[in-house]
Amino acid sequence: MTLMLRNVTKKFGPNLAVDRLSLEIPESEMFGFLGGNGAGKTTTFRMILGLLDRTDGEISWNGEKINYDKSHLIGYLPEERGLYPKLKVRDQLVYLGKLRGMEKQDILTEIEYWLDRFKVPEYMNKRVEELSKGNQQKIQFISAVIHKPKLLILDEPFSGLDPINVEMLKEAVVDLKNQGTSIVFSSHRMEHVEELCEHLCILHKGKQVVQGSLRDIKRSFGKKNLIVHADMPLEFLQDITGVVRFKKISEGCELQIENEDVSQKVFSSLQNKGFVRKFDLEEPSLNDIFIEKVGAAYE
Ligand SMILES: Nc1ncnc2c1ncn2[C@@H]1O[C@H](COP(=O)(O)OP(=O)(O)OP(=O)(O)O)[C@@H](O)[C@H]1O
Repeated sequence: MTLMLRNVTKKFGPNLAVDRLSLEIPESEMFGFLGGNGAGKTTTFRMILGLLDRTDGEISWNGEKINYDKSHLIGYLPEERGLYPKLKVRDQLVYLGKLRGMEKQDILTEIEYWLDRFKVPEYMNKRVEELSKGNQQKIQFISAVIHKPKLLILDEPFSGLDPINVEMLKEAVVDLKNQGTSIVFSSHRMEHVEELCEHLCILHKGKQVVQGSLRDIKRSFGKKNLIVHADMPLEFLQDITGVVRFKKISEGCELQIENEDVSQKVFSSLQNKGFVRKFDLEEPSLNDIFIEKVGAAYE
């Protein structure tokens, strides 16, 4: 059950929105799709969903062309949320579940399960317009998963949610993954991708600039972060060869260094100068990698 994209390309007139994108997303995988505004994430999702024609390339599921008549295969949480404001939550979800070929009783069982899980059973008979934006998003998420899709595409699933609801949704997504669903999600929030995804891709102007496992991406980046907490001025550290970034923080400083060896030089230079409370060598964050690959303009 693998989703495969091979050289997928989309042009809007002369504008190349997605440029020869190739990906492989196996079963039970959570795949992070990163990119700045206009990078081509939503366009790629729409092509996977069959909502947009490709200019070129192939998309397959389990080695075959996706059959869009079997609409129960895919679940989609679009970036623009689109529920009917006047409909009650129950009627809305029953309608959408039926579109996915489900029986009414199965739909009601699923609605009860999800509303309980999201701790909002009282929403069953409320009109969508009576709910806050974040709570409408929970309902939209339920509509994307009610039919137990094998492939779940989530466009910015956590945007607009408070921290408690982000955690609740994350847990739901992880459970679905553990039950075998392949999940692709886009996000501007690096820490969510860092926490949830083993594999990811960074798109920039339609092109894939980074792809692979989070671990390999971090290792191959080369640069590391060094955290120093000390009772002395630390500005002199930025003059050490191999220190590429210096950031002062209240307890000391954070350095980005070219490679691990530079940490030795930093360590030696601190000797006999004062009391060092912390000296930690860390992997670069996904944020560091994103900024370098895509450019500071994103931030
Ligand atoms: N229907 C369309 N007609 C013309 N150009 C389009 C259309 N849809 C998207 N584009 C262009 O394709 C490019 C990719 O847009 P897309 O919406 O896929 O980016 P995105 O990565 O989802 O961005 P964001 O994070 O801002 O949602 C942009 O340059 C956009 O202007």
